[in-house]
Amino acid sequence: MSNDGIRQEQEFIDLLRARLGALEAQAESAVQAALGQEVTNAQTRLERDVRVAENSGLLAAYASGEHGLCFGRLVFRDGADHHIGRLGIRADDEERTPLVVDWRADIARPFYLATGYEPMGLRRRRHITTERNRVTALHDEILDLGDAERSGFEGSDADDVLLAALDAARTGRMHDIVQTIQAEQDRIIRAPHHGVLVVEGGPGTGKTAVALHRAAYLLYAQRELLARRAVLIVGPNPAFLAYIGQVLPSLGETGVLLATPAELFPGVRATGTDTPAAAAVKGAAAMADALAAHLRDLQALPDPALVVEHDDGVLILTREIAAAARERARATQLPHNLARPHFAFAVIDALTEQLVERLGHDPFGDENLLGPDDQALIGKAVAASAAVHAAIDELWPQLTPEQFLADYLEEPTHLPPADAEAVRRPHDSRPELPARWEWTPADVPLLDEAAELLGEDDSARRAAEEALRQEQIAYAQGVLDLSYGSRTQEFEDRDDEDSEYLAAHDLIDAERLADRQEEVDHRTAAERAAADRTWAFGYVIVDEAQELSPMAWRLLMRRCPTRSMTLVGDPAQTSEPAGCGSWDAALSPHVADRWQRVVLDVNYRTPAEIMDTAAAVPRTADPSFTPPRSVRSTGVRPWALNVPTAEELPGAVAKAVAEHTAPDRRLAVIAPEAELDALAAVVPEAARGVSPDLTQPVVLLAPAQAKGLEFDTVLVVEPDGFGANELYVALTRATQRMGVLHTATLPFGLELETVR
Ligand SMILES: Nc1ncnc2c1ncn2[C@@H]1O[C@H](COP(=O)(O)OP(=O)(O)OP(=O)(O)O)[C@@H](O)[C@H]1O
Repeated sequence: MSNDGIRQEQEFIDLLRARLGALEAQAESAVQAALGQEVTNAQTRLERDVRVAENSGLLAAYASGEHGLCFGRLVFRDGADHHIGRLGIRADDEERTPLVVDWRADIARPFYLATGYEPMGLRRRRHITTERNRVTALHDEILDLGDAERSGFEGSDADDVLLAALDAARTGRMHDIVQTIQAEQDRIIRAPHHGVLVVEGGPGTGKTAVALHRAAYLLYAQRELLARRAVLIVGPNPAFLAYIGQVLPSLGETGVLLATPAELFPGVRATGTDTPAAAAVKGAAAMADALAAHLRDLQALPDPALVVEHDDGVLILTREIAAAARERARATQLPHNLARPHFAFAVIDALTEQLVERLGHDPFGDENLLGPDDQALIGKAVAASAAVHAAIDELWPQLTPEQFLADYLEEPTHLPPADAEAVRRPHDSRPELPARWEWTPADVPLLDEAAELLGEDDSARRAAEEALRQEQIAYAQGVLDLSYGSRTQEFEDRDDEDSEYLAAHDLIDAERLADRQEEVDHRTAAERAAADRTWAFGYVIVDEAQELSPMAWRLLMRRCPTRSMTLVGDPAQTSEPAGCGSWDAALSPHVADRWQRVVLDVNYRTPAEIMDTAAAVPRTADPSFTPPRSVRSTGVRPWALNVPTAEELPGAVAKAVAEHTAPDRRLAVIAPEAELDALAAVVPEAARGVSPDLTQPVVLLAPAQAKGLEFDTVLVVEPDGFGANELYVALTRATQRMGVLHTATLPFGLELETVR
């Protein structure tokens, strides 16, 4: 009977694969046909692009179905019988009968939620385990206790499939969990809440997994909106983004931009580092006020008055003229660069009036001798004067965010003296600055703040676009001339009325050809969003949200005006100096109390033995601290090796790495930054760097890089060099084994079995 069950499911999956193959072929030829289609005008180009985009999206989704095409089956009491898979697939019949139901569809919910107590209409639930679409095991759960029928696949433990997934060797890439989403996780993934949802939970409670599956669910449930506006997922560092990067594509979803907070100002790569004190000051909300106040200082009044040389005599830009112009510009409430023309016009008007009064002065006290035309001419000359513009620049300079912030950091104002000292950067007069300045991650929200204060003057960009278009027309003209020239040479004899050999000139003029040459924007919304600072995302998900500073929250809130967000984090794992102390402090400036918090408290990653040890670290600060409950234990206790001297430490680590590396398993060495070079020298095979290749058997990481990651085995080196929260993170990264190598005494009351 057992073999029959497996064979039947295998036949069904084979049928699905065949259907998927046909759908793939269909989408592929639709892409080919669309690409080959002649584009004659904007309308046909748009149609072609839409067709290409739609079918390419389908192809990406179909590719995701290659594995785990079907992983579940629901048999309802009323006789309905549905297979569940990564994506929905319909038969090629008139009714387009569903063959397999997308895991995100409502009808699939009992797969995750039904219990014997609340069976949700189910008779039985089947987990289908496959390897490359070959059925390897079935697990049946009877939810209708009156049902006497048995398939032979009823396991005694319904958690077998989950435990097998948790025990599996790590690959260095996070995997989706659609086959084993737990009920408490499903409720969050499909939460109907529209505002800010905070998902809190200790290490390994599936926060990241839940956040990613929530993104996939929302992209399914609100496809139209989110395909247009895209979803932004923010994670703490490049290694983490590489680690989670495959989850959504494996679920067929690509309309997502993954970024670290430091990547959210297009055009700036933040490669520098701040001292903890500087990062804390730059991250604090007070920076926003300081920058705004500094900008107001730059809107200066002359003291004494500025003397402006002009062809028709000297102009005096008095404090009064500047004050009135400044008031007029500020009254517009526009950002600085956009208010600047208002300031400039007010100054030009006042100086023109000054000149007109002087030149047209009637010695007999009568009306001014200059007529309106003369006055207009004088006004034009003042407006065109380079000296007048230089004076305006001095009082109301046109600024880029980079220039503004670079100047500010050289001479920080409106901060307490100690804070100003912490963020001050030495003056650097290289001419390529600040474009080449090494910005730090904490500078990025400040650049964004500056961009908001300054406003985007896009006249230069528009002029550049127009220039580019003119270039394209000129280029197209060249192409036409060439083809016309070649026609006269090659086809002279055939140049009769009926010739089939049409040259480009016969069909198209230079401008239309330029349109064709123009790079068509095939980019997805996510790609366009990545290049646009002012993009408003449809949904934002922030992982390790406890690390964000108040200034970073300001930036993120600007990217999501609708405040449709899921934030996941664990305040106990905060390690950034400017990280949020509490959700309330982080969120109330933006959404008051309109946010909801849910808690996950089961640890799916770390075995109980390791978790018991790690919990000692937060407990030193908070004796009542309770870690999340581990879902499994391995019987293997974590260990410590006391190395007698610092010189011997690298050798001891190399030996431990050799001992604990196992085929198809991943091992991480997590050590204080200062130890990394020495360790890399003795473990040369280890991957390391800003974004190390986590798929390698051995990886070497600094504490901050380990955030959010997991490995089969973890070696924590010299824990004395870690901050408390960093150490808690490092100790909770292993799925199987963990060891600590140390020379100093173990900090935070860590108790471990000592090995030799
Ligand atoms: N329902 C599930 N089925 C299978 N695996 C799961 C499930 N939930 C969580 N996991 C696994 O548990 C591990 C930890 O999950 P995840 O990284 O999402 O936790 P986290 O709460 O973000 O952890 P941390 O805060 O420590 O980074 C991952 O390997 C994840 O795939």
